[in-house]
Amino acid sequence: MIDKRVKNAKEAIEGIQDGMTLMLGGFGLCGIPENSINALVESDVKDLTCISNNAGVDDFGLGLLLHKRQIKKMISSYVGENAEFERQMLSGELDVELTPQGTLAEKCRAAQAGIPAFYTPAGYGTEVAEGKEVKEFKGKPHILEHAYEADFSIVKAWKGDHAGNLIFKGSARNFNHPMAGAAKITIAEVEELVEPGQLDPNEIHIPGIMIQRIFQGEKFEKRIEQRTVRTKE
Ligand SMILES: CC(=O)CC(=O)O
Repeated sequence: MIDKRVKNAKEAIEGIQDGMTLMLGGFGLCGIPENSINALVESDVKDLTCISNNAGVDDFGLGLLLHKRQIKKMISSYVGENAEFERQMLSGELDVELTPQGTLAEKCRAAQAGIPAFYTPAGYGTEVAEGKEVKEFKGKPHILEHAYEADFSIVKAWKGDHAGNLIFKGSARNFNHPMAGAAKITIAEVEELVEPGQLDPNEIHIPGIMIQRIFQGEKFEKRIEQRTVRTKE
């Protein structure tokens, strides 16, 4: 068995360099790889292209990287809730590629499965389809979408073992599942890291072969506070 443990988030993000493309799991503020994002903020790496369903809020998740201008381009499906994101996009400081949510998920899943491209009806007749090949299936036009090519994928899981096997909890599975194994290197941060053999094989969602680095993250009270504020709004 290969032991994929690294000491902490700082060690997990080693090798992430200026200009790289990252996938980051999560949906809303749920299932965000917060420890790794904090390590990226501290590392000062810049000009990143981030593939993530959304861009966090002003002071949590990817919002922290945006705040320090470390992101050059965001590829997302939903970009509300973040005033700094809006400011950077409207001023032209941030390049944004808006993608239908199902297409975003499938472009990750295709990368994970080694499928280079696929056809989808989503986005046909809109800006999303500009410059893309169109083909009819059952009389309906579809556009050709390509799998993402990312340098690192960073996911968050509930439990994991030293070999990288992962279990997600509830809706925090979200984009973490199709992003695991969809880049050259996948980092998994988990709430609880256990010995190999401790996870029930019937419950594993992502097999260790998809994961190169794993560590147990620290818990942040901030996340709980922010989630509560957002729910009340
Ligand atoms: C609606 C979404 O896609 C994500 C979010 O709630 O931030």
